[in-house]
Amino acid sequence: MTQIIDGKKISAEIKDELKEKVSALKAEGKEITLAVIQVGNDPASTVYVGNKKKSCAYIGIRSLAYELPEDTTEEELLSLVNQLNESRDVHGILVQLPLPKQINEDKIIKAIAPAKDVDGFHPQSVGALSIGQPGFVSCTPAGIIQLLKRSGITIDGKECVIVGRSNIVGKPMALLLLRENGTVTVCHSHTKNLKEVCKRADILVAAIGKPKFFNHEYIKEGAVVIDVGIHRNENNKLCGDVDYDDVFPHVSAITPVPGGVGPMTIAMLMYNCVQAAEMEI
Ligand SMILES: Nc1nc(=O)c2c([nH]1)NC[C@@H]1CN(c3ccc(C(=O)N[C@@H](CCC(=O)O)C(=O)O)cc3)C=[N+]21
Ligand SMILES: [Mg+2]
Repeated sequence: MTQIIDGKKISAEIKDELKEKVSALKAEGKEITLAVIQVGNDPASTVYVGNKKKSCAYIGIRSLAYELPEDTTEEELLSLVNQLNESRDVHGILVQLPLPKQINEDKIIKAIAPAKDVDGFHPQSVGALSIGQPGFVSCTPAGIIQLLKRSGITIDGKECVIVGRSNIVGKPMALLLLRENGTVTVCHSHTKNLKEVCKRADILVAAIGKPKFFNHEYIKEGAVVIDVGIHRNENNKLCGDVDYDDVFPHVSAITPVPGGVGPMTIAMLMYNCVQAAEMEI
């Protein structure tokens, strides 16, 4: 029997836990605020930002939306980030990526105060994670750890193979699985014999960015498959990096798309916002 890892349900559980915590904080007089900045109006970004605002409303976090025009300059965005860094009323700052080409993303990420870096993208947050010190953790990989733990899947001692080495998913995923005592391999575009390497995995994290790339030839019988991909076809139907129907009979557990990793990313963003507010004196 294949277990479908229900990201929608698990994210709802986490959000309910956070909702309780937020009302307790409110009773002490603390109102949590997340500032969300979107530059331009990429339709996918608008969907994700909308989901973030909805989750904030559900949990009781105040969200401040900044919708800036596509032709915003780097200086203008930096000045908004600095203003939010200094605001005592703002606990978390999220700058939705990707940014238009005239803006250097690294420069913006570096400008966010690490104490408000709820995305966990700042070099200080990444550095802290890599040496096991407290700090914000990138939401997608943090959400994947929660999916595994709350589905009763052990990581300790397992062969974990990650396909993709982005700063936002692949690299922090490797560090988190390592922290849980997994044996971690990270694959990328130069990896030789990708199928063979993937076939070693007890836990496969697919983050290659190609629709339905992974079929059963990449899967060891009984593996756990986590699909980070999100692609939209002509008919607006979503799919992941994994050919779900093809691998389904071969796996012990798998995340669907939609309803797998995506909702967890948002739940962990909410978690980080609560952390940001709790850490503040
Ligand atoms: N600064 C920043 N932080 C991010 O965390 C960030 C970002 N930029 N840029 C884009 C990616 C992508 N991302 C997703 C969030 C929610 C879903 C999500 O809710 N997915 C739903 C489906 C949503 C739909 O219908 O499209 C699901 O998989 O079930 C997906 C992807 C956050 N990102
Ligand atoms: Mg996703």
